[in-house]
This record gives sequence, structure tokens and C-alpha cells, in this order.
Amino acid sequence: MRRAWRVSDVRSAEKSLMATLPDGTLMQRAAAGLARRCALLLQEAGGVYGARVLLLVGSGDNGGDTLLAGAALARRGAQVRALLLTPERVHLAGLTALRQAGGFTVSDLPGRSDLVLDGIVGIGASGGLRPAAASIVRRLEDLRDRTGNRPPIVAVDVPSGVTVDTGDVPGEAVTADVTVTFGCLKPAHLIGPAATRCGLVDLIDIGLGPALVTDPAVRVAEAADIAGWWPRPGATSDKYTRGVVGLATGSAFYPGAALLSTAGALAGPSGMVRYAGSAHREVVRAHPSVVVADRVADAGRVQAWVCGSGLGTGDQARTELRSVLATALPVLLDADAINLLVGGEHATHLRRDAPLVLTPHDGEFKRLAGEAPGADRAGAAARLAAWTNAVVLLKGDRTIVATPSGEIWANPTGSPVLATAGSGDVLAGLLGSLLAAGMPAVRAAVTAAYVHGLAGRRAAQDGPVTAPDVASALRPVVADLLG
Ligand SMILES: NC(=O)C1=CN([C@@H]2O[C@H](COP(=O)(O)OP(=O)(O)OC[C@H]3O[C@@H](n4cnc5c(N)ncnc54)[C@H](O)[C@@H]3O)[C@@H](O)[C@H]2O)[C@@H](O)CC1
Repeated sequence: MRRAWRVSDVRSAEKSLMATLPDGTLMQRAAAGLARRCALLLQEAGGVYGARVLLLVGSGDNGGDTLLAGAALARRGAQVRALLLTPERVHLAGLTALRQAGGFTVSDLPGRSDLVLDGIVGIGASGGLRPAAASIVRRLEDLRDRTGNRPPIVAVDVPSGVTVDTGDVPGEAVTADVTVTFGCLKPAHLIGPAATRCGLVDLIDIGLGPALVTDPAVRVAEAADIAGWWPRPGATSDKYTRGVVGLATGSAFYPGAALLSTAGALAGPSGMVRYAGSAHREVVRAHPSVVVADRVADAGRVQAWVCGSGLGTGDQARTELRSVLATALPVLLDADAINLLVGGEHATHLRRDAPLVLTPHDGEFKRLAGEAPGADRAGAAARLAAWTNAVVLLKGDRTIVATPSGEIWANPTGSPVLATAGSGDVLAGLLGSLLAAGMPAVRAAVTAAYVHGLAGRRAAQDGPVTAPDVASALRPVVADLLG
């Protein structure tokens, strides 16, 4: 699992660690790691000796790290030039070290560089980039050669211009090839549009770990976590003990949603899928193992309900929603079921003891929360989770899963190909199967988003992706993960 901490927590950890160390130790460690990573990049491109390295240097310690790393590269024979954004305010020890190593300052972007280090701002940035910094970042494009290639850009700690705690990119920002960060990951490395600005993220250990005593702000599951959490049948398992998932999805108008949520559920770990709704004939024809009924009240026993995808918002849909919310079972509400919550008619049912999962896209989120997720998607998802007492899975390029207590997970496997009709129905079915198999709601949501994302990527290998392609790719993805 990867974890990221907020700036305030990083600052506290740094402070407590610095109290035990000689002045400047952390910066020396950071700069040494940064220089090592840059040297590797230069070696891949022909060598450190003689390479032209450009440092973009802001006024804080982020600029200091950059100057010290530049000094180390200059000592190895690189031609290091520093463009100081505020020459009147610069990290003096860093600048002295650079000059002593043979580096020098320049007053404008040079015509050619082999590597650029972005040390304009790090975790001390506030607001969007100031005009001088924004203008330099815009002009980084000028470094492209005739063939359109530009030198690799290494962001120091975070790409300048991103909002570190939310992953928002409010204006001009650096798009890095590699981001070398120190001590721990920060939210911008994992969430929001900032995450895609980071390129490869390389974490340098500066000894901060033991001092990070707060809960992480963002967590990201890895393949080993998913494989470890995925429920597997044992020798004594039967179809009931593996969990039965019930689907109250689809309608005469949207039979496809019923088929797609069923296909998603069948790829999950539960032992049986029950479908309840008006598309029951289509479902059993396409998926003979599914046990069908035409309404929730007649469906038989299940261990979790999925309700909403393609359900419509008429009287029948309201009855079905009321029925599933009245159970003492885990319930996932998607699409139309979320729309039916708007207006508060079902609000009293949300205060339930059994787990509740909501899977809105931005439009559904806005209708339910009263405002769009905005720039701080993780914060917005956490607020909705606290308000509804539900695990909220907010769909997006980096899908967010938030719990009522404020725990945030970001999904790393997202893919734009998942933005296709019916893809959410597949996700809902899969997530419902994980709930029915007994997984805690937050893990079920994180696992479903992860596997669904991989399935989208796998399906994309064969051309344009439709929701049935995503559903078909789920099983091979699960097989790969469980190895
Ligand atoms: N504190 C520590 O112990 C360590 C800090 N390290 C480095 O120090 C950095 C943090 O240093 P600082 O706290 O000095 O902060 P930064 O260097 O990130 O930025 C603060 C400076 O940038 C200017 N600034 C703020 N917002 C701006 C904006 N929107 N546009 C342009 N300029 C802006 C401010 O005037 C201030 O001088 C980290 O990101 C990391 O690179 C590392 O050396 C590791 C250890």
C-alpha cells in the first residue's frame, strides 16, 4: 500500500526529526538523493560529464535542494546553470555550493539543456504560481527542439503549480517526467490532475518515516493488497457461504444495465447472483446461472444488494429502493438510486447500521451533495461520506473512495476508456459481489475500482472499449491478480 501525508503533517514530522539532527541534515539527504536520480537520467542519455543541466530555482528550501543537487552534478562534470526566479531571495548556502562546484547563474532560459530541474516551489507553495514563475513554466515549451523533443524535467518534491494537499492544478504548472520527493508521498502525487503531472514518482528516504505519527491523508492499494483481500473459497465453502448478491437494477427501458451489472457481479467472488427486476427474462437468457425474480420482495435471501443502475426513478424504482434500504444488509446505491435520494425522501433510511456504499459520478454527486466535487475531490467525497454515513466511491480518472471517518483511497488503475456507457453498471455489480462475500465496504470499493480499472486497460488492448468488453476482461484480470 502506498500512503501520502498532508503538508502540515510532513512539516510536524520534519520539525520533530530536525530537533534531533544537525542543521541542514535533511536537506543534504534530500539533495543527495535528488542528484543521484538526476545522474541516472543523464547516464541513460549519454553521461553526466558535459551534460547541460538547467536549475529553475525559487526562493525557498525547494530551491535550496535544487541548488545543492546542482552542485553535486557540477562536481561530476555537468555544466550546471541556475535560473533564479527571485535573485534577491535565494537559498544562500545552496547558491554558494553551486558556485564553488563550478555552476553559474543565468538570467533567462538557455537555448539547449539536457535536463531541467524544477525547484521553483515545493510544499511551501500557496495558491497558483505567481506571474514570473508561471511565465517561465509556460516557456519551458520553448526548449523543444526541431523534432518536438524537450529535455526531461525532474520536479523537486512536487511539480511547481500543483496544490499539494488536494491534487488540484489551478493554473500553469510543470509537467514532469520524474518527480523526486522526500520523506513520504504527498496527496498531489496520488490524486487529482496533479498526479498526472508528476510522471514517475521516486521517493527518497530521508529518515522521516518514524516521525510520521499521523494517519495518512491518502492511501493507494497495490496489486498485493487486492490479491490479499480477495475472498477465496475454502474446502467447506458452498454457494451460500461464499455470499449471494442481489441486483435490483435495470428496467424495461434500460435492460442493458441489468445485464451489465449481472456480468460484473458474476466476475466477483460471491457464490450466487440473484436478479430482481423487470429485465429478468433478458438476464436469465444471457446468464443462466442467475436466479431471477421480478421484484426485490420476491428475490429470496441475499447477503448484499446493488440497487439503482438503469432502475429508473418511477414508483416501482422507489419501492425497490425502500425495500433494499429497509434490510439489515450491506447496500450499494448507484445511478438512479442516488438520484432518488435527492430531496431527502429516503434520508432517514441512510442512517442504517449495515454498510452503505454510494457510487456517484460527478453529475450524481452534484445532485446529491448540492454542489460539484470541485477542486478538492477527495475532501468533497469525504464530506459526502460523513453526511450520508456511507462509503462514497466518486468516479473519475483517479476514482476516490472515502469513508464517513475521513479515510481516503485513490485508485491508481483508472483509464479514460472507462468513460463509456454502462461501465459503471459493471463496477456496481462487481462491488456488490465483494460486499456479499463479506468484504468490509471500503475494501470492497477499493478492490472493485482497482480491478475494474485494470479490466478497462486490458479491454483497450483490443480496440475501442464498450462496457461488455470491460465485463469480459474482469475475469482474466482477477486470474492474473490472484496468480
Ligand atoms: N523542511 C525540511 O526539513 C525539508 C524540506 N525540504 C524541501 O523544502 C521544501 C519546502 O521548502 P519551503 O518551506 O522553503 O517552501 P518552498 O521552497 O516550497 O516554497 C516557499 C517559497 O516559495 C515562494 N512561493 C510560495 N508560493 C508561491 C507561488 N504560488 N508561486 C511562486 N512562489 C511561491 C514563497 O515566497 C517562499 O519563499 C520542500 O518541498 C522540499 O523540497 C527537503 O529539503 C527535505 C527537508
